[in-house]
Amino acid sequence: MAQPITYSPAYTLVPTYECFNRCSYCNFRVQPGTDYWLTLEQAKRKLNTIKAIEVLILSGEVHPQSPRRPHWLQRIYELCQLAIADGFLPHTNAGPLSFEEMQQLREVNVSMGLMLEQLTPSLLDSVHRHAPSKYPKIRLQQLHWAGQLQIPFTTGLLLGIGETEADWEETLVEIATLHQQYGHIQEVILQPHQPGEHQSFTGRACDDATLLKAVGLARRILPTDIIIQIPPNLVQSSEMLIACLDAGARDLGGIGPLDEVNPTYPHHTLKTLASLLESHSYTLTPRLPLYPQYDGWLPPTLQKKVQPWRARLAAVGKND
Ligand SMILES: O=c1nc2n(C[C@H](O)[C@H](O)[C@H](O)CO)c3cc(O)ccc3cc-2c(=O)[nH]1
Ligand SMILES: C[C@H]1O[C@@H](n2cnc3c(N)ncnc32)[C@H](O)[C@@H]1O
Ligand code: MET
Ligand code: SF4
Repeated sequence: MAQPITYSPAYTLVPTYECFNRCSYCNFRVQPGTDYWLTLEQAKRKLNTIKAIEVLILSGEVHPQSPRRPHWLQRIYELCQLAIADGFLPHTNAGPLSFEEMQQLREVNVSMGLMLEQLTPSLLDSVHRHAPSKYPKIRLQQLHWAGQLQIPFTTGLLLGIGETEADWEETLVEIATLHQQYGHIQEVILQPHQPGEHQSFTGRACDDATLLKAVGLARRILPTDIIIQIPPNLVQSSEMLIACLDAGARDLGGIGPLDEVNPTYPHHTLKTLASLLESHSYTLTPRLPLYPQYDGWLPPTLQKKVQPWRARLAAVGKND
């Protein structure tokens, strides 16, 4: 039987592009005060037009001490509620949250995420010089809290931002250790840095050969129940995409109309991806934003929303 390669049929909602961090590779952020926040009415209109399972809530960040922070969190909470009411399954990555904020969002998310990027503190002198949220200790704390709160979690490494291969290893070993402690890391994204139109970082793109090497290393270091995810629109050639699958990547992440982080790199159509995979004995297969072994971690109200989707995917699978 062909090896399934999963993806999440997803639509991204952006509560705000404003962000108090200035990661120099970012093409997403705008200066605080220059952006209107997404209203519930606008979000509702968008959700009415889409076909997806996951709603990915991806946000710029309001400073933890800002008086606007509670309002920002409330808006994210309500966007998740809206997505659930419309039958979608939310996954939020809004940067580092306090324990209480995570506890709150846990009620309305089937999984959550935060990239570790890289643990090496050396990046605080370069790409993360003006990004207090990217302190490795803050991000690690977040992953511990997610474990304590039993939140199915997605994390990952951003590759090609000035780190070394030894840095990859350190970050991957730490993820493996966290997972041994809590069992909550469902997938690890290996995200190759790709330059966009707004960033100030002048480093080159992370090339395919580098990504392939990282996939191999991750597969050797991470426990086998952690799925390795790579974004197909950021891989430069189809041969290399297949090589990454051969090296152990098993998931293509959220695929939807627009990659909000890297809008200059459109996704291939599902048809193109499916036929490419088919010709190499892989089968493109939709999945939910949480893996089945975590269903029991969810509040009962969310479990009820997940069950019909599981049934639908199972029925589709049987028709193949
Ligand atoms: O379409 C995207 N999805 C991104 N996703 C979503 C991801 O592809 C899927 O939604 C998750 O796999 C949900 O299971 C992220 C999720 C995270 O938790 C952390 C970072 C990312 C980054 C991206 C991204 O750059 N583009
Ligand atoms: C949401 C995630 O998107 C990633 N991210 C941010 N900017 C870029 C870029 N230019 N290329 C690739 N990934 C990027 C970071 O890893 C962040 O955590
Ligand atoms: N601001 C968050 C982070 O960097 C998520 C969106 S990044 C485009 O972690
Ligand atoms: S990558 Fe995330 S934290 Fe960094 S500037 Fe962009 S939106 Fe803000």
